[in-house]
Amino acid sequence: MNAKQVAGYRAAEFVKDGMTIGLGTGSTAYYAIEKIGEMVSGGLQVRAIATSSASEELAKKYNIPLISASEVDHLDLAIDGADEVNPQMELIKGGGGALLREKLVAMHSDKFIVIADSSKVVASLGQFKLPIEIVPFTYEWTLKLLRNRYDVPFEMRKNGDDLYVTDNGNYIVDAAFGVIESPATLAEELKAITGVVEHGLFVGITDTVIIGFEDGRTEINEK
Ligand SMILES: O=C[C@H](O)[C@H](O)[C@H](O)COP(=O)(O)O
Repeated sequence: MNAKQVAGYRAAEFVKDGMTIGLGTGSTAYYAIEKIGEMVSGGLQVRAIATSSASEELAKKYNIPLISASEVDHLDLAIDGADEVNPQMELIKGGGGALLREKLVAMHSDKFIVIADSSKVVASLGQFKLPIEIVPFTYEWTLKLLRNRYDVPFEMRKNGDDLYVTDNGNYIVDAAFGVIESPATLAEELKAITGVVEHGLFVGITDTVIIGFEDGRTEINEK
């Protein structure tokens, strides 16, 4: 079995009739959306907000009713993947560039469930390059500021020959921190830099982590 599918399908079981939910982005969230779509065709009533254009398209394909944030003041549940998850349920997200919308949706959900295969579980965050979303205006100066502040490799994310542009019209810098000793401290520092819109460190947001395995097992950790 596909471990991402195992985790995604298990998370879908948390979705109950009448809920307003957040749909994550990526190859693991794909399976949660697929399963929720099946449940909707079976009669489940939900309304959803997608965290990316890609997930929005997927939700439409599966006839999951989409709403805008102006229609609700919070979500009951959000389900999303991660690039890394540590034992404290802190995450690196944004490998697919959707970190800003993902964080907004997660922050406004009563429950935030992270789904992943076991390859995403790490002792310390930082092997995966940390995505940092920055505004295009004077991005070279923001990049310089980051380079002066942290002695680690920074790389502007590319899409072919062009700079990668997020769903929000911003750029992404990927930072190879190696080991992030204190995700909370780094998260605060990065947010304080003018030009940085958001970063992929999710600290103190996750309620539940569901790890899927190829033999069909899941491991569930709750806050
Ligand atoms: O921007 C992308 C998201 O943060 C994804 O949730 C993350 O990159 C994990 O994606 P995947 O499940 O495809 O590994």
